[in-house]
Amino acid sequence: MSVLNEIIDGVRADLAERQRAVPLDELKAKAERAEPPRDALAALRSPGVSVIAEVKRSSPSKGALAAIADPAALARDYEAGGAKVISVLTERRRFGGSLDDLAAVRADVDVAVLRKDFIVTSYQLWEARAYGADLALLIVAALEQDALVSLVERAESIGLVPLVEVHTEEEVARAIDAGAKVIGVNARDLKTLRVDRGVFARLAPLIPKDVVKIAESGVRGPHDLLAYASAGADAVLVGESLVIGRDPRGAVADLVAAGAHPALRQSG
Ligand SMILES: O=P(O)(O)OC[C@@H](O)[C@@H](O)c1c[nH]c2ccccc12
Repeated sequence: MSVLNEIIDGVRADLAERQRAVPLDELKAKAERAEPPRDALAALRSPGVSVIAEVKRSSPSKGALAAIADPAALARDYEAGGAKVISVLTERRRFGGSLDDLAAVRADVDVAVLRKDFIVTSYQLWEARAYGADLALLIVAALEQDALVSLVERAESIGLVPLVEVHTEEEVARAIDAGAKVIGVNARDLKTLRVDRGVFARLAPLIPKDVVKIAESGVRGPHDLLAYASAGADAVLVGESLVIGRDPRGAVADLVAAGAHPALRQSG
């Protein structure tokens, strides 16, 4: 069994428990009361390479990364460094996240917030909105095509921007068919956890111009951002290198500065 399948089994077990505790009607009512969504698409399309900074405690490949006592404080540092979107891992078993982390972060920043999880049912999209998310990750490798199509539609109807994640050529085609307006190319293969930074440059040319292109994973610093930018990335999603460092605000600011470099503007 692949790592991805193992993770999803755990996600489904946790989900079943939450569904028992909170009926869908109640969850929808909470989502209606939530603060309205922020304009994530405008943030991602703003000039320069947008930085999406991630609140990430652990990962299946590395185990514990950082003891993040105050995720909202970390997110404020990211925002102060110039992050355009904050990503919050909410998966519990392998990433140490929670919906409470999501809500705490959303309450303390002014930028849009992404729920990063393994979403397999619309219940999780309602959760995302109820806890304040403006975007939700949908992983193509985790979903049958009809489920992907209906989750993209449902996300949009709830007011969430779906970030559709791909890792192969075939997944790019499925994301486009599903109507994705924002596609993330993950350098990490979630089935093997191996990172290949060349995947973005191979897949980006297959993605239509009007679709926002995000390079995910493996950004160690400005040089990786510049490589992704020259291959056509509108944004990069960065987790590990920010949470393990001593100065997350400065690290984000360095990425933002690299992404604003005038040499990049001509390539657009
Ligand atoms: O920590 P990194 O290598 O900077 O990667 C961040 C982000 O791309 C990664 O956390 C991620 C991308 N897609 C995912 C899907 C599920 C869980 C995690 C992820």
